[in-house]
Amino acid sequence: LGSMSSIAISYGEGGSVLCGLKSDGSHLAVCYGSNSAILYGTPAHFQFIGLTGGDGFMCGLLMQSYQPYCWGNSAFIQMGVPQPMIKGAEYLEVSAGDYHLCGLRKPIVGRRQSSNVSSSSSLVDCWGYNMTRNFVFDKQIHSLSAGAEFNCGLSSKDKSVFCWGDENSSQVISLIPKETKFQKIAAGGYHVCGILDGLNSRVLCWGKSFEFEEEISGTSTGEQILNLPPKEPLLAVVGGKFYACGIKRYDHSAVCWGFFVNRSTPAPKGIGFYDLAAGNYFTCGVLSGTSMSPVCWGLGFPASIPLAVSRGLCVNTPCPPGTHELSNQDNSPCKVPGSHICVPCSPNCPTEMYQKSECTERSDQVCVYNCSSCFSSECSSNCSSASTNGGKARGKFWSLQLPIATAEIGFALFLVAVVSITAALYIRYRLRHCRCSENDTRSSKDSAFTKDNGKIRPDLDELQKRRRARVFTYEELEMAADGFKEESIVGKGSFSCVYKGILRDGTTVALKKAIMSSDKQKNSNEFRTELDLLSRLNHAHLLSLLGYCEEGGERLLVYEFMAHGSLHNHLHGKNKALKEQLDWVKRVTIAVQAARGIEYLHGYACPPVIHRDIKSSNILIDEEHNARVADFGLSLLGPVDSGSPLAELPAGTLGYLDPEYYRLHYLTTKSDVYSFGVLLLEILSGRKAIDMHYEEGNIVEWAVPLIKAGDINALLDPVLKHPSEIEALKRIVSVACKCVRMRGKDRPSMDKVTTALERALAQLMGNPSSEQPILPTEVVLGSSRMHKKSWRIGSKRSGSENTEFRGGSWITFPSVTSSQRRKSSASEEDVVEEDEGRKQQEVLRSLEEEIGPASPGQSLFLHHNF
Ligand SMILES: Nc1ncnc2c1ncn2[C@@H]1O[C@H](COP(=O)(O)OP(=O)(O)OP(=O)(O)O)[C@@H](O)[C@H]1O
Repeated sequence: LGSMSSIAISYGEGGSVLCGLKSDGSHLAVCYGSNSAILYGTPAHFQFIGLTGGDGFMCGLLMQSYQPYCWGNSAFIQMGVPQPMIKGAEYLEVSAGDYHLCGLRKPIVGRRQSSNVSSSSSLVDCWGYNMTRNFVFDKQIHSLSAGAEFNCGLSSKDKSVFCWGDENSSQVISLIPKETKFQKIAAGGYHVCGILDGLNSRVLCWGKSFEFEEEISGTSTGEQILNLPPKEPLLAVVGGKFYACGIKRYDHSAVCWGFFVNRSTPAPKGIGFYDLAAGNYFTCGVLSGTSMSPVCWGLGFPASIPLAVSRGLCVNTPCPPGTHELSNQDNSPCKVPGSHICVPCSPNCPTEMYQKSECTERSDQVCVYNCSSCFSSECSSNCSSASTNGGKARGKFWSLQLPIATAEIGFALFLVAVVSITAALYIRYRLRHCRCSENDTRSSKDSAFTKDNGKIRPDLDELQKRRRARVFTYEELEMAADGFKEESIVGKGSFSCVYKGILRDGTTVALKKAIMSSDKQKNSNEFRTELDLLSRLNHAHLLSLLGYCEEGGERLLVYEFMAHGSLHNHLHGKNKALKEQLDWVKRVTIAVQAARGIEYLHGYACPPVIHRDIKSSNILIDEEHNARVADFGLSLLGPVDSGSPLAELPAGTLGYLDPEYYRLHYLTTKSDVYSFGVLLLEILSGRKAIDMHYEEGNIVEWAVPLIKAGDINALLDPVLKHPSEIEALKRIVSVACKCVRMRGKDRPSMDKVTTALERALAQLMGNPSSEQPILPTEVVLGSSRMHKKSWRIGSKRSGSENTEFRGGSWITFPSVTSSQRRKSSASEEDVVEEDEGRKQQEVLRSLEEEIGPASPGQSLFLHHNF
């Protein structure tokens, strides 16, 4: 977001990353954070003029060619030099939004200038979602700044702002202040802030990000989560998703305003900054001083940032007022002759000092102590060192001060330790004991489909929801699926037909059309459950809902299209080659990814979501062979405490159904664990969950005795050769066996299952220690999937329709990654290491006793897929 700078942030599902130009003047980029695609994709030898980051990707302006170069992952922008690229085009600056990048072209002079582009025009080329175009503006542009899905330019001549792009989500175009001049602008997610031209340098913001003001001030919580813009003069401004931050001219400290999601940390006080960069929910700044270290605040920023970054961009134009060139003694980092870095002038001299010389273009102001009015130790020591007997005095001074300083430092360290330990214990407690707030629980009782009562709960989840689940018209979808012809069908479920479609903007989607069965109520319930749940859930390994349509009795859900269909198709489809292609690493990777999706449902949503229909036909595989858990038609919100089960009539698919749930109607998250265990056995053996070709039709009845007898060879899919690391598969076999234990409380939780599977995968891939995933979780599991274009509040009409289907915010998502959460439960032993024997016997005994067909009298609606 925002403008090009020497530091930039990438954010989004792939993890947050801060990149900066190295402090050694090499103009090479260095990145730190958790998005592996960006970290490993950072070019080692390209020199950049500046950087800019978007959702999942980072771009820099190459020093040699003046062309943009991007790395990381984006479904909308080609990584490397974005394409299409006009031959020989050179850019002055680039700026990235969520899913797009724009570059301001260097003016073309001489013969090459095209007849329809005058010398007072500017060319801006953009790439990405809804933006890939060459724009011509009839004004000279001083600077560019990109918002989530729009861009703004600051005109050189009249210093006015103009914006283009998506107006619906932000309204930044219609709200541009008229006849107002700006020095600088910074676009954020859904707003723009500009520093006014003139002496007072105040900031002025407009757009939709701050629209929640009324609701928040009307709440009785008293939480200060909406700050108004500061009144004091600013030197710089950057925009986050729903907020902005600036550097105060007076003391270079950072100040932030706008809308802050719960749990955000505030901007540090009393510290000065050279430069800031904003991601969606956090900001990083480069500390003034010699360390050049970045510091971040907000929510979801990289945990620690050891890199020092360059203090600014190298420019070959004079430094503007209020800034000065970095002097040579500061090791001016620009290697290009004639260029330099401009840094802001220091603020007014501190007390006890007076200004000896002013800040000029070449050097900062100089402040010296006024020795006639000293009262601080620094001043005294400074002044006394200037006097002839300064050495003695200083020695005496330090002999008095040293013990006090040591005691103070010791006390401060003690305090820091106490606070850190308390915070760590508290976080751990919260993670282990997911408790929904009273608000959450209360609203969960409300119908999820009644209109909002006007109160907006200002949390991250609510904000994200507002910009998802687009409403489509039936006509639009009918056109996309070519009239819902037979040829467009990619799959059929019990209550729906799935079609492949192509939307007007070229996005390939899957359209799930409800089959109008006699049980209209049931259809409707499942449709609404799926719609409601999916528009709230957000994870790389859960299938994303893009939108829906409910018109005249027709109900359709629009999903991302999964190019490789379902796991069931791969394992049991007619095409045998598909099964063989699914080697052990691919199978285990799919298992890990599916486990992570389910783990998210159980562990990070509050109250937990129980899927109830985990099976191989609900594990879909995307273009990059990443697995996604799909089909939330049967999902239920579980009890917060997994010890208190829901009494629900069983639903699910035979073969995967938890016997405890099936028999006793005892539903907890452990029911999904059982189904997942069946899925693991299916992946390992290549046989269906129910297969009447076998003596034991049920896979659990067949596999567990084999496992118990230690006959792994008989279990493993004969289509594949045994891997050299057979131990890894043994681990998984053991996990599967535990998952299908008869009693839910004897089964491991999904986070333990995921950890065990990740270790097995690491081992399978030849990582000798196998205590850690072979790659960071995000790499093993990461997909380049984006939460596309955040199907924003499209037209005004669709916006209102959206709200109609939004329930209360009773699912909250703690901002921890799976690996963090699992680390926090370090005391949990690896499920694989547990003593197996006695319990397995118990499992077997109970299996024999318990597994059997449902009694006809039970009012179940079981459906199956074999
Ligand atoms: N997003 C998608 N992209 C590509 N194919 C899909 C997508 N969603 C579903 N399919 C295909 O359509 C099939 C039917 O999906 P659907 O979710 O309607 O039913 P199911 O889960 O297989 O069965 P049931 O509804 O009985 O549980 C899937 O098995 C899969 O092959």
